[in-house]
Amino acid sequence: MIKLSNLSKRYEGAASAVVDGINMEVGAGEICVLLGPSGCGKTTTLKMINRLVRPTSGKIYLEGRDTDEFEVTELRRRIGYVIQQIGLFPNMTVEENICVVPTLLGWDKTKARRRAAELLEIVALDPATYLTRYPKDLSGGQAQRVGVARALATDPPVMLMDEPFGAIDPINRELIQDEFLRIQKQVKKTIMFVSHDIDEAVKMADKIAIFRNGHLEQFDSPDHILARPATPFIAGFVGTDRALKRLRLLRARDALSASDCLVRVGEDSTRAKAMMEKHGVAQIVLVDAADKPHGYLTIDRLLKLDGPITAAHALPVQATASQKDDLRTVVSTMFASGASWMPTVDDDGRFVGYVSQERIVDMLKLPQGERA
Ligand SMILES: Nc1ncnc2c1ncn2[C@@H]1O[C@H](COP(=O)(O)OP(=O)(O)OP(=O)(O)O)[C@@H](O)[C@H]1O
Repeated sequence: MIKLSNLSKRYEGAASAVVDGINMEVGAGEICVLLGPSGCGKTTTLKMINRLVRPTSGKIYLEGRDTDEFEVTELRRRIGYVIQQIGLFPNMTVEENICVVPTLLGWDKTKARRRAAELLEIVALDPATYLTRYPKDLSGGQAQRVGVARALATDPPVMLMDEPFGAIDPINRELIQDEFLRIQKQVKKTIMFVSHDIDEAVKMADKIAIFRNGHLEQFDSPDHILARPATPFIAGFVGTDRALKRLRLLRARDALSASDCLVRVGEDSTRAKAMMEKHGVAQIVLVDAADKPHGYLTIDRLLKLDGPITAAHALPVQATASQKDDLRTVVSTMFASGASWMPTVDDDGRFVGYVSQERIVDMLKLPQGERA
């Protein structure tokens, strides 16, 4: 979708290039986050894509076409742009702000206004309340959403975003990121955005591009970058807690084992023992008629039993995981409850398998895609 080929920028009189021979490709519908220390060339790279900065050499391809073939207006119609300070015009209402580009493109007023209302719905702002407001009467987060709505106005396939969430406090930032990912599921744009925040990149990106002194130091999926940092610089940049960061990328459902290792109330204890032997585990979950975990039995307890298992035989389960939980949440609950394993349930509370510390440690040995 977007391909940068040997892209470089050297300002006149400067001793070295600020962007030096960048090669990368971002697929349709992907989010690529540009990361790196201050001054390493992230913004310059972004601005070369929509020609706010002219490259010194190299090529940029959009949907397979050399962007040199596009008139600048045509290029910018295909590329939405969101900047940190949002850049809403203070003397215009939200509706007028969103309609700036459609108006420049000669859309009729009714069509542009309909689009503005539709976009506010997408970014979860009530059009009846917000279309007529001025930027000064919006919170930082609301202004950010209007900025995103404005960039989406002409439905460009590509969005460039320069630290879009940089000015928002950490709590609202998490909310806006979640909201943005929700919007992205709906609009499926190809997005390149600059960030300073490795956690934000890990959360949002399909691909992360780490820059250093104008060079692309590593370009890969978040899990690969965290599991296999290509250089000591990257390892330092992503942090010593990179194993913990990776836990956020995985869900309990990715780490399930022994999904059929369960026993129902009323079943015979010999069946439970056979199941545990088959899976080589020291405990088994007891489920009720609706397959919801009622408790668990250890091998010691089972060895003392003969005949059918009743609810009274089970020990209480300290904590369960939802299959949608990320593994950071799961590990946190395990630590808090002192458990080394937890039964995992689906949305209806039905048992779907075990998640264990052992399995999680095993998963962290290899990056996603290289696991069996
Ligand atoms: N018009 C210009 N003339 C000369 N040098 C420039 C110009 N614009 C930017 N630079 C330099 O280019 C380098 C890269 O800047 P750029 O804004 O791309 O960095 P960045 O990685 O986005 O940094 P930050 O994270 O601080 O925003 C910097 O050293 C900057 O001073």
